[in-house]
Amino acid sequence: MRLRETQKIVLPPTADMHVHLRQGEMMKLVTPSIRRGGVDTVFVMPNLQPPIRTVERALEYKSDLQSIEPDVTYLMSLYFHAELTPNVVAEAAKAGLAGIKVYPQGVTTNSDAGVASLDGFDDIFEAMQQHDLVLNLHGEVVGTPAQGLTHEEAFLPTLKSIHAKFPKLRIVLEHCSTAAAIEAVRGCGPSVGATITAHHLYLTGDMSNVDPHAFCKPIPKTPEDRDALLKAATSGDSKFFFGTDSAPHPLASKSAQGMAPPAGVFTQPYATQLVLRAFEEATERGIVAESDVTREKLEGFFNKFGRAFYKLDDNSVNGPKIVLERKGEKIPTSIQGEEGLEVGISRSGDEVFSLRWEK
Ligand SMILES: O=C1C[C@@H](C(=O)O)NC(=O)N1
Repeated sequence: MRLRETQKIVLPPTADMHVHLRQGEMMKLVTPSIRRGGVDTVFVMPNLQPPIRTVERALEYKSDLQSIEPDVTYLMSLYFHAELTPNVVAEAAKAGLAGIKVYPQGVTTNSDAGVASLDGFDDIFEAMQQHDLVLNLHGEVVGTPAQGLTHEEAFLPTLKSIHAKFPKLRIVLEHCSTAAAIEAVRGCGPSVGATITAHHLYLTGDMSNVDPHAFCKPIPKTPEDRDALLKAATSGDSKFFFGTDSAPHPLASKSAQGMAPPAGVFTQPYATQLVLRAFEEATERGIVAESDVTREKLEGFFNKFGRAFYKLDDNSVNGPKIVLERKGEKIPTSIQGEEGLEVGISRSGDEVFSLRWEK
């Protein structure tokens, strides 16, 4: 597909398998923006304050989200913590939760209640494998990694060893940011997949270091790493599927003088559109061949691969469609909610496809 010249694309709805929808006023502001980005299914992160540690709380959170936006399917998760038991894992599976998310302690926003190491949790992994719950990994080590490795590269042996011990346990290495992570996931069996965000397809470390709105974890890396992600996302390999890791923070906290900005890039209202923009740029730079951006591959990355990994029904043929058309629409600076709440949107001012839904 010559993306640059394409005026209209019709696709099945996007599944966004990694979102932060928060709570309170932020949840009310962000949740209605899911469908604007062409998304009808989301895997919801549990790093609230306090984190979601019980099945009861996960189900309560799900019903809060449904009451704000009923036309989205919410896949819910628990927060992996030191007191998690195999019984809670069984209960979570029975209640239809989709996964359990690991945050290495101190690695990112609301990760203080995470675990310092993944040693000593084999009974939990065993129970997750038995009950077929997905293990979602924020794959970074905390502290200074050895031998000039990135925090993500230093985590990859942990991914490999959990996979070797529990080969049927479905694992997602979330928000891959390096060529090494892509290789590691490729080298694992079919039970291991990975999400790729929109923003890691266009940001690099030098941008992330100077712009608070581009600052996130994992930190975007080199142009070569970004290009490896672009190639994986357009490869048609079903191990790699979309998950925005869209992470809203109040504009005030992102721009506070003298303070380190909180990690997180907000892309939710333009989720699908921003990926298409990144693919377009990749074809212009010759990183991805125009012939590699086919409808089939777009459908795979946006819809089919993530849904298949989470064992959801195929809605790509009979379900509703999203229609993307070039109308000169530009991404606004922010979205605004009640009580002065405002969240900056990534790549504001850029021209993107306009999106509408078709039943
Ligand atoms: O893993 C994460 C968490 C997220 C957040 O803000 O919750 N922000 C990030 O940049 N990475």
